[in-house]
Amino acid sequence: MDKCVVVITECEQGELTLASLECVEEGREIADRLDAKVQAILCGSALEPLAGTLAAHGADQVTLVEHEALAQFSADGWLQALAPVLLQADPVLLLAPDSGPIRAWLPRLAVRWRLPLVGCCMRIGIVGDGYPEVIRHTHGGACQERLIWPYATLICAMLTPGVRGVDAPRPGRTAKISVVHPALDPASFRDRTLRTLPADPRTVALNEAERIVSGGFGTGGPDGMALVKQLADHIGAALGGTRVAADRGWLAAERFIGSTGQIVAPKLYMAFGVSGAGQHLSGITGSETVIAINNDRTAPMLKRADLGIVGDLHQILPILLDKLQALTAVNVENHSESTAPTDASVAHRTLEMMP
Ligand SMILES: Cc1cc2nc3c(=O)[nH]c(=O)nc-3n(C[C@H](O)[C@H](O)[C@H](O)COP(=O)(O)OP(=O)(O)OC[C@H]3O[C@@H](n4cnc5c(N)ncnc54)[C@H](O)[C@@H]3O)c2cc1C
Repeated sequence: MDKCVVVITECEQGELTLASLECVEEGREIADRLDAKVQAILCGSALEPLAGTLAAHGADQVTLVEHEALAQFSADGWLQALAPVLLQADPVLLLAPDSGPIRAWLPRLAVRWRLPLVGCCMRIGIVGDGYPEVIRHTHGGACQERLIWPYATLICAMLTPGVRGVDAPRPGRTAKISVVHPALDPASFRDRTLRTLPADPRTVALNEAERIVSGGFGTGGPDGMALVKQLADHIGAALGGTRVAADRGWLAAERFIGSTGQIVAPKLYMAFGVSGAGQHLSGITGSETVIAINNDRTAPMLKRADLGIVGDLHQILPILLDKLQALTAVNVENHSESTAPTDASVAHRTLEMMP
């Protein structure tokens, strides 16, 4: 039987998560070095349309584990459904996104099978005769540790989302697709997902935020940071910042971004008074569109930005907030109550209208 790297993937609202695609691509690289195949496993219901995407990102084989009881996440359900599939796959390495749902069931399987399990992984390498080497940050990011288990036949590694990024898919790539219908006993699931609430941008984990507005030392203190937060609230974005801002207490410690903080990959990243030090920039590499506001035209943050504005944020932010408020008011007036859009959608549109 061919050696295989198994990648557990996840979907949300009918779409594969970016973290899953990152894992498939990481698995592809490792498999190439081990002369192995990549088997992507996806659990849920009505999954067939997603198989092509997994192939396009590097899977050789896609196993869809389907059951109507798996339409909503249940740690017990995932464990019951996936354990036999994994046993049969007999992988040399098991990769999965370091996500909440995976953390709810994979550690239980690792304990049951006495497997090494490691979270917060940045990269996986191969050393010696083909041992997987896990690289991850420790001591608040000041150090890196490299972990090898020379006597383990299999290790489970959970990759931090947003670190690797996702390459363009290769549309012509195909994979062998198989569908497994496990015999499950839903009555025995001790946990069930009743409903999924939309993420609140004020509290969402930064690595899952679609929009982030960040403040740095240039905000000048809590008052400046409060203005940045006002903008974040207005456009439905999460508040982030630099380590310097967090160290000074202007921002919660878990909200600073960078190599020693959060690694983020939003669609929109706005930076106010952030110089763009290497340690900060390495936390935003996966961001799609970056807008930077800085009064120093030589700031590295402006070089990284798709749109750079040279100026004083204390002048620019109030004008921006006024304009957004005025546009929101116009939009609200123009729409009847029944068709009134949410604050977030208004903000989204107004943002698109910005030059
Ligand atoms: C081991 C180690 C790990 C680190 N890890 C991280 C990390 O994970 N994340 C991180 O962020 N940092 C990290 N740092 C710190 C990092 O090196 C920088 O010092 C930090 O990112 C700088 O923060 P800043 O941009 O807020 O401040 P500054 O570098 O002081 O920059 C402030 C910027 O604001 C601009 N500015 C000032 N006034 C205004 C104004 N009125 N309007 C517009 N712009 C203005 C200035 O021109 C300047 O560019 C780490 C450092 C070390 C040594």
